[in-house]
Amino acid sequence: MKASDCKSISDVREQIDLIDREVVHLIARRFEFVKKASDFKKNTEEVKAKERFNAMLAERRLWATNGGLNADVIEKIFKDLVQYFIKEELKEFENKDSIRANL
Ligand SMILES: C=C(O[C@@H]1C=C(C(=O)O)C=C[C@H]1O)C(=O)O
Repeated sequence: MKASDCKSISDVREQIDLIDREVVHLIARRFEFVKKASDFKKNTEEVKAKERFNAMLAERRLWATNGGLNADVIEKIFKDLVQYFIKEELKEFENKDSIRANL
């Protein structure tokens, strides 16, 4: 449904809820890839991948601007999200590391 097809506020909210549910589902799917990334890393610096982190934020700023969104706001969302994921990836990496150490 397009925004212009909405006939009431409940139509609007129904679509917003659907979209947000998809967004959360996509974030959960993204999380699976982030955890997998730890398989290809040798140390915690590689897990944090500062260069990739900065390059990603710059790219998402461009995507935001191209989509008519505020680049600072979108960057902040991704910064918070990726910082959360880095913590989770570090946990994943350390778990695998301790399994490797006990082999
Ligand atoms: C997934 C990676 O590891 C970390 C998490 C990232 C993310 O959530 O997109 C990006 C870079 C790293 O900070 C990666 O190196 O690609």
